[in-house]
Amino acid sequence: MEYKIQANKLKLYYGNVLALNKISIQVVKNSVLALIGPSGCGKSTFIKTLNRMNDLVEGVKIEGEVLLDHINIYHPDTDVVMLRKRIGMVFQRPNPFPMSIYDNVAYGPRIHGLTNKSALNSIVEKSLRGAALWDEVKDRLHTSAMGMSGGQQQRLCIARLLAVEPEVLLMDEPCSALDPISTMKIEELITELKQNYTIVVVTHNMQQAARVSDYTAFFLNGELIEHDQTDAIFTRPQDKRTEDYITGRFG
Ligand SMILES: Nc1ncnc2c1ncn2[C@@H]1O[C@H](COP(=O)(O)OP(=O)(O)OP(=O)(O)O)[C@@H](O)[C@H]1O
Repeated sequence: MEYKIQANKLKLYYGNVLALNKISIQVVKNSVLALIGPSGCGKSTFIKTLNRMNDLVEGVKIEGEVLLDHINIYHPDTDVVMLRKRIGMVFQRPNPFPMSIYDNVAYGPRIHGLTNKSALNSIVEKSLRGAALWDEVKDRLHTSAMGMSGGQQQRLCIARLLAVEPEVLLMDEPCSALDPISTMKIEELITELKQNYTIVVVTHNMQQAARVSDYTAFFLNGELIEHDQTDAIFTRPQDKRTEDYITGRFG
């Protein structure tokens, strides 16, 4: 089994407050890992440590390491821009740029220096196809992304990531602002994307975790309580607290 990401004894403080306590976990390449746990347990904080998004938050202190392909991303020599190209992220609310659908997807490749029109065209098409959006938007590529539905906007945000050829996709509650049909489309997309990408997804929805993920990690009060194959977590949790959470007894 090949690990794409490994966190080793990762600790994160917001000022004096310990938000992640010695998290050690591995993410298997080309798998989907779901992060579950009650509000405030550290899921978002943890997922953001995987591409150093917390670096942007004042007063954050991080100890331990996160390895991407066995190299510590917290090493001072890490090129953070390149890291975020390799590990992209989508958020709870879709956040397309106020520009055309085409320009949203072409944005990343252009930033990275690509100007050739036909190369851009083909990246835009490939990325929109990869995000299961091409057929819906191919005749309106030059209209504003702001006119799309929420579900389409979220898939556009995924297409925008795919355009820079990432290796890992981080998704922080990607369906929380979406209706059930759009949610189903994103879930199907996650299942397709894992053939080519390693995916970590935060979700409050137990059914969603059970449907889309291969592995599930249960967090509580900044600690990783249990991490296993998803069917094991949902059918025979080892820790009482995991069982209480997944059966809806708290959170
Ligand atoms: N920027 C910040 N500054 C200080 N404390 C923070 C900050 N962000 C999060 N926290 C605290 O860290 C803890 C973990 O928060 P986090 O957002 O990671 O939890 P979560 O499990 O993702 O919650 P939710 O499911 O509600 O999104 C909480 O106690 C939260 O109040």
